[in-house]
Amino acid sequence: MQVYNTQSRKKEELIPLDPPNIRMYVCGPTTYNFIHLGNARPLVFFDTVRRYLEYRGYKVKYVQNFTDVDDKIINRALKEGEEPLKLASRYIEEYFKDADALGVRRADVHPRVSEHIDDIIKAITGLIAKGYAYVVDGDVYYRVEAFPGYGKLSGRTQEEMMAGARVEIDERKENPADFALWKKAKPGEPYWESPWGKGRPGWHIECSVMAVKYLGETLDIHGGGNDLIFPHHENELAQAEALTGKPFVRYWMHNGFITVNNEKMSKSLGNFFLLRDILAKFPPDVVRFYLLSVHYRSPLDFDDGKLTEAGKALGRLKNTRLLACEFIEGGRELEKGLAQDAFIEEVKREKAEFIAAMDDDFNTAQALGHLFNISRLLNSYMAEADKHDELARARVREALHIFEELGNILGIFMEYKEEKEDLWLDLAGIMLDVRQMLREEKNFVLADQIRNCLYELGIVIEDTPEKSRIKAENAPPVEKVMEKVIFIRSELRKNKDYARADYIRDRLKEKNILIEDTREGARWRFAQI
Ligand SMILES: Nc1ncnc2c1ncn2[C@@H]1O[C@H](COP(=O)(O)OP(=O)(O)OP(=O)(O)O)[C@@H](O)[C@H]1O
Ligand SMILES: [Zn+2]
Repeated sequence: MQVYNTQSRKKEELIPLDPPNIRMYVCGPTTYNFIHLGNARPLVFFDTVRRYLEYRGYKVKYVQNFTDVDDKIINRALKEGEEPLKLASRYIEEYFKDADALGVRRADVHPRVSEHIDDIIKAITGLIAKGYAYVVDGDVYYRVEAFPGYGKLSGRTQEEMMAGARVEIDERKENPADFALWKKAKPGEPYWESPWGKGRPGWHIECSVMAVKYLGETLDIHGGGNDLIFPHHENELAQAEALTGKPFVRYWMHNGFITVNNEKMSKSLGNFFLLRDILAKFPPDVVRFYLLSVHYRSPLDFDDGKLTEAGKALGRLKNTRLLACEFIEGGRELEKGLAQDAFIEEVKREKAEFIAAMDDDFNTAQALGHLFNISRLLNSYMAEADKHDELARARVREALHIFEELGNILGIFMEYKEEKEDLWLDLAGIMLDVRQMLREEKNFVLADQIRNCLYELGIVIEDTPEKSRIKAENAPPVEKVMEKVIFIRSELRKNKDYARADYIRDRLKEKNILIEDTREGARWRFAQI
């Protein structure tokens, strides 16, 4: 497997320190707001990295921190009159709601800065003792000149880094590039006691300390967004290696930005779209599909239209999955090997290509292309094959199994109910369309029955010369609406109007609702997709 390493600026063979274990750390959010779509990119991408590494047989230990002590949190808390730690912890809860909704698996450990102050103080004490840090009036700074490797991750020279740091000249620092390990508390700020007085940790030290604590002195993978390469990760590296004398990270991985008008989407710039607002409009697997449809190192400019397109594209894959599920319904598993044929061979070739793409620095965009190829193969096979042929069903079953296995690595075949708030409206719309058809052919008895059904649900039809509209005071529960839809469909079937009954079935399928006709009557369920 090849992984692009930011530090060497090239792809390298992935060789973990202690195979099959992989120790992975990703910088999490500073929790003073809900997360935005930009923050969701590393979340979904590294979740996919983790799933794929596991698929390839690695045992991944994954740590993701929360920065719950920070200037931005304190400022926000002061403005809102809330305890900073309370505010941060509130947003951590909200973070989990969003991440869970996106199908992002929780990390093995989610350490918080506020719970590791003692470890941090110990680390800073160690750095001072070794000559890598110095105290000035209650502040502690890292002495970059003491660490010859400073700049090796970002590739910046000492001069460049000093030039960057000169913006905020601080006479008390030995070198403008020196950075804070400990900050003396200003009045009104939260603080902890330390050998240097009341204060709190700087931003960078937390990750070195928590990463080493939970994963050991050398990590296999350390990730985050591009913005973290300098100074955050450069500083993490300098701190950790100065302390342990060991290489801190074997592979540094950084994702490109989600941008808005080519500018990084960020909380501080204020040009962000909250993930939860996006999830109110688009299903979570569509958001995942969208984020994974571009290589993780490339920038991705946000626009609503692309999410809509992603929804359509993913819809094609899901439709294949649905058709294949239906095709094999009731079929038996055949003995291994019996199903082998050219079709299965081709599907397996696409699977191998999918794996090759993911092995090449997690090229999810290419991998998705191979999923589409499998989808096309399945569709054309099913179009030709006989649903009652046991062998054909076994082949579709095997291809579907591969299709799902690969889709699940990307997390794009999520199991959720289509619980859109306005699903009832879509269902009532289907009834309205059927009623219109019936009226056109002067079947007023059934047309009126539909009107009555809707009326019982609290839905009123307003007929205008051009078209009919529906109105309801309150949204009726989907279950109740479905009862009526099923009833109307059974009336149609009683009248031997199978074409219209099938029309309803097809329209429901578009809404992820499957109808099954049994001897006791029709049953419905949400497609498990
Ligand atoms: N626009 C973006 N695109 C991709 N990744 C991002 C983007 N913004 C932030 N990230 C990543 O999200 C994670 C959490 O970042 P953080 O909480 O600092 O977000 P932020 O919006 O950049 O915040 P701030 O505006 O306060 O700097 C980090 O790994 C960061 O690199
Ligand atoms: Zn970090």
